[in-house]
Amino acid sequence: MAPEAAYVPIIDFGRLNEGREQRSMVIKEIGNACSRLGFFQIVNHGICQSILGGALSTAFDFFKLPSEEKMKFMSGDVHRPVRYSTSLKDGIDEIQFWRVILKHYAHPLDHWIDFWPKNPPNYRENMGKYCTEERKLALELMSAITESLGLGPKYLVNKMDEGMQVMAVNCYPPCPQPDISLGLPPHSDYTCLTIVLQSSPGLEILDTEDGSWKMVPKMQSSLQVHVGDHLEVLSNGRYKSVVHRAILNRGSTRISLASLHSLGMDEKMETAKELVDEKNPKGYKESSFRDFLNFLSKNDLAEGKSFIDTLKIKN
Ligand SMILES: O=C(O)CCC(=O)C(=O)O
Ligand SMILES: [Fe+2]
Repeated sequence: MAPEAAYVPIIDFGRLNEGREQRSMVIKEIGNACSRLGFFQIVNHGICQSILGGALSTAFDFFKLPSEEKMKFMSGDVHRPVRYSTSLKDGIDEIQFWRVILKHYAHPLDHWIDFWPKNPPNYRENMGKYCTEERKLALELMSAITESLGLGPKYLVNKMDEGMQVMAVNCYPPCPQPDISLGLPPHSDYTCLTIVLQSSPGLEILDTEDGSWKMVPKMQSSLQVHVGDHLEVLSNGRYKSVVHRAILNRGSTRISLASLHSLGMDEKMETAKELVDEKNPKGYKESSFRDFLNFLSKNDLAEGKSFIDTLKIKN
């Protein structure tokens, strides 16, 4: 049975720059979405269709390459800045995971782009343009989000300027047994925020109100924004990182491009002291992107291990 569609707030991002009144309405909408669901879609985000389409099509072309070409990037080391891996393997409880992934660092672009695949020949150009646009958008979104928390639009600007961007290029091939398999196990992202572009539906989010999985509906040219663990930490739990998973289908390959944005590798994300008081004691330990990578190298997300759980302080 097809899962129920999620009610997902749709934010018209263009309104952020249409004067003070519009901006404050959008900031409020973003804040509500972050606290209710940890997830929203944005339209009118300013990234043109040719850049979105170019990034998706070069990603499809990459995964169609002969395997020896892709294997050049194969690594199980989560600390590598460019990494190809497959999880076409058995998981727990008979569930199989079915995903191929290319992950690479993307900011600063001129530092990392020479490490990216040279094939397909337009990969660097198309993905480079896309990553640059995604990063601009992520910085604007973070400003809006810190504003929505009452911390002001500049609260994290300097640290985000020095921050990391990782591009996860996910490929889910057609799966013969989609009912007993998953593309990606339930998880939340370690990031401040993640922006995702998908070629077709397949992303589900956990509705914490009733514990059910809901399908994110497809909207033309929209992008999905996930609140990540580090934003939950910053906000002292006012905003919750969204638990999500990717499901599969029998018929066609699905691609998703997840642009993961965080502070610098060793910069610790801390709870904003402005959001801590007697009624709301500090609920989280500080941590960095490197702390997450160290966690990931020792724990399997497919076994339900969760980074954010290791950060929670029991008050
Ligand atoms: O494929 C998707 O829609 C989700 C991808 C994702 O959650 C991730 O890369 O962290
Ligand atoms: Fe994710």
